[in-house]
Amino acid sequence: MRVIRTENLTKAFRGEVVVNKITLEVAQGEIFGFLGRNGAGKSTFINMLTDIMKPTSGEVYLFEENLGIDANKYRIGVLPDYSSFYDDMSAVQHLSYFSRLSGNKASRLKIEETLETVGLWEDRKKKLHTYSFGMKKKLGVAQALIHDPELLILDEPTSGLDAESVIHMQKLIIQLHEQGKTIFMTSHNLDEVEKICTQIAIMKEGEISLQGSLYELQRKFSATFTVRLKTSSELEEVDKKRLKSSLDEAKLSHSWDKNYLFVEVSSEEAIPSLLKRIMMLEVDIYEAEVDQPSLEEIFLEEPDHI
Ligand SMILES: Nc1ncnc2c1ncn2[C@@H]1O[C@H](COP(=O)(O)OP(=O)(O)OP(=O)(O)O)[C@@H](O)[C@H]1O
Repeated sequence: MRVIRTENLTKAFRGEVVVNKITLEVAQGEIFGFLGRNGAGKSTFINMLTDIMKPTSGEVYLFEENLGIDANKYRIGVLPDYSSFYDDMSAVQHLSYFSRLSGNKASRLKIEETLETVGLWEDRKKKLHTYSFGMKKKLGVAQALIHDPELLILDEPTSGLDAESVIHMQKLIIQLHEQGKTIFMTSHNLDEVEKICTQIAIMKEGEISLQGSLYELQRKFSATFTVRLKTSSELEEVDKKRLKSSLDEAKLSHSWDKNYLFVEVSSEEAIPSLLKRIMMLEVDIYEAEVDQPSLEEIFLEEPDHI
């Protein structure tokens, strides 16, 4: 099932288009990472998914129907880019108030469990005016989770958190995914998206410039695989020559850096035969690794040429 689908979703502010005809699908069970530079239009896109903003044109389908978020409010949990809280309430009081207001009052046990899940157990009774930005972010995630929704829409769930809390939040997202939830999240953290997201979309100037799994993005970005092989630091010249003539015979371009041999192959399927070819020469190989472009390299390159 497609839990989110947009069709030509567009938003313009005073005639300036910031989200331009985005057609996108998020399948159930994905951790979908939405990447983009500041001002690319990510929050505006999320705000249209969650009915905070009305699209200029286009459609949003949630769970295959275009009935809006209210019709699905217990199936979806949202962490917006900006949450506001009552300063005089504690986290427990806030979640109790919020859940009552949304018509599905959570039990005290559920509230405390949720606060423990996001790492706010010890601070659960403190007034929110004493909370840091990062603690408020965790409370926003707790609010998104309180009804145990199937789909989580999280705008920058880890920005503003300290390093330990970032790791905790990433583990939590993976854990929620393992429990069967679908997650749609924006992030500035490329390592995070590379590590945890099963699908990635890169937004650029209001449009999706690239989309797929990390593997698919890597393949679109780089047409070849580079296999890096570590040989003995005392490899004889004669062995280097034998390697060269064997690789030349197979028309495989290669280069050396000290005792590392780099060989370019056109597909993953070509890697086993390359390794067999080298083994036949009886040259000792200490390490073999396939160099993949990182998401950072893919993101920083202008994706227009892809
Ligand atoms: N209410 C608004 N009125 C006018 N312009 C707006 C409004 N909201 C957003 N914009 C503009 O739309 C563009 C996209 O903003 P948006 O917040 O969606 O980007 P973003 O990708 O989420 O950025 P960031 O990563 O910095 O949060 C920006 O140029 C922003 O100034």
